[in-house]
Amino acid sequence: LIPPHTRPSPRRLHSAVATPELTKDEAGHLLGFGDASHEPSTLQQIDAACAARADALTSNDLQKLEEQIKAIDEELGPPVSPSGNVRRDSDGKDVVAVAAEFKRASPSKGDIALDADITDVASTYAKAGASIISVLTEPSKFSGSLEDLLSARRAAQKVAESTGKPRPAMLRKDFISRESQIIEARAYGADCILLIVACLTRSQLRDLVASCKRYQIQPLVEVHTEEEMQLALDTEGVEFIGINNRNLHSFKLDMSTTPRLMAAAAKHPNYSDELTFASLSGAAGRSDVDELNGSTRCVLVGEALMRAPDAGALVNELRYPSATVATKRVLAKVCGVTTAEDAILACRAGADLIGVINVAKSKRYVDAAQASDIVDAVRAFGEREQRWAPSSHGSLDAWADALRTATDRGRPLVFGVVQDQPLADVQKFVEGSGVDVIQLHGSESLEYAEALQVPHARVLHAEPSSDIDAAAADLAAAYEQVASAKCCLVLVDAAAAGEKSGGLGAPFDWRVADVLDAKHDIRGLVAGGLDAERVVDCAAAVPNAVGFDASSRLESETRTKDLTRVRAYVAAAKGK
Ligand SMILES: O=P(O)(O)OC[C@@H](O)[C@@H](O)c1c[nH]c2ccccc12
Repeated sequence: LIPPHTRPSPRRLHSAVATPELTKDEAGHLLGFGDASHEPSTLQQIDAACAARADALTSNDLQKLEEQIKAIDEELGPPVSPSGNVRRDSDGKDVVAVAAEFKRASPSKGDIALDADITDVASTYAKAGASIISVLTEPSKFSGSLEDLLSARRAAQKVAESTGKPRPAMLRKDFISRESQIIEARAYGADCILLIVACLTRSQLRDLVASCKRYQIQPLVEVHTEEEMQLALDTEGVEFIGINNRNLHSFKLDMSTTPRLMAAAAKHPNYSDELTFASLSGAAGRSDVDELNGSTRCVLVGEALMRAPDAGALVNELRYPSATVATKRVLAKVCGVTTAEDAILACRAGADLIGVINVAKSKRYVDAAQASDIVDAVRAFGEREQRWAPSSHGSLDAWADALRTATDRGRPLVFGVVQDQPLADVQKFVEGSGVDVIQLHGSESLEYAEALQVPHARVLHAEPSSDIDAAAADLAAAYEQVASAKCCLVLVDAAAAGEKSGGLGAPFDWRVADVLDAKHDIRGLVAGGLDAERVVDCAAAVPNAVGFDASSRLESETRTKDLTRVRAYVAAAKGK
């Protein structure tokens, strides 16, 4: 152990990247290698701080940890094999093993679930059949701790004992470059630790893998580039490799990283069937797993599970092919959002569609600049770089599928609501705001709608009527007039007496929307005075609704959304 006063500062530690004595073979893969003026990335700073904390452990501390390992083994039994669990729980084709992650916060996303309870979450993951439970233990950027790891192990073990199923393996997710951190991991119940190749020299990786073996811990070796994959496979004793779709220096997510690196791995002389691979980061639903096409046996998921209203159900969805998940996903739209903060609040609550209103007389009016802030925030949340650019679809049902797919991984779209405004103004609004879809709330013509540079949504106004069938027929006829391959969605909303204003906060007779589905084959969102309570009845009345739209009843005061109400509404809309 290095005495405290000679310990290098975090800043200095990273100039190690540039030290001349390190050869290119040893350290050429490290960001900034050979560049004396290199400024450490966030990853390198976090890693250096973790190393400094590890170096501060005294031999006394380490001795206590060694004793704790004995106590833990006595209390909870020996470690299990993480890659063994993965291989047992996956079939190498369709069924993947899930590594479910507990993560309160992250440097790329900020707060995710600060008040999440580790025991609850770990029990849920264990009950749902996670093969591995990953626990972020880094304190400063991820708000984690070693205590979380141990609590998770205890919770998972309890579930295993009561169900008679094998327990998930525990992964310590941290920035590990010292043997002492491996000892800590083991003393707090880990079966597995993460070794990030982007943070380690070739010999550090080799030595740490060897330390793991001594402590009966399996390393999950994380790579993000072909070069790092090469290095991982060069290293003796590596059995379990994680391909991170996120670049930890830039935080950029690229889901094609996994198939690309798997192809690179297959060419390495040490590649064999005995190796187990996992895809890390960015997955949020089964469609992501489908895209992996069986290239890895395991998918590691954090954020999406931490945000899911029902994490256990999501573990199952991820594990099994979509065909076994029969129901179509319900879309929840939160309309009348006026600030970026409220937009994020709605995204976090699980909204798929965010509406901004560019209608001058609306209480919730926003101009193009305000709308643009909202679009930026929603895009950042969903890591979407550009406006949605779908191809045209011939039917509303095909469009609904396209909307489900586009918003599938917690990547909401923004709808800009307009009403009988000059076309040129709306085109300018589309340009200035970046909205994905224009929602037409007035009597805009077919030509007008088709002249827009983005797909549009149509609002059908249900007039109060005692004749449900006639009312539905009227709506169908009105839609016929303006049906277009660029219309991606219809919304059935209440009409004000004689005026098509929307945003009335009042429901209409929902049976009209049901008849519209049954007799006229038109399905869309149902809007008008919805909130958490009403949406349950509405969903029962319109079982084939594509989704629901709500605005005024989700507010704490005009123009401001209320988190509790938005959450309750989205969860209820989705039948949770
Ligand atoms: O929340 P996501 O996008 O599902 O990602 C989980 C996990 O892959 C990510 O947390 C992660 C991958 N590698 C890391 C290294 C350190 C900290 C965190 C990570």
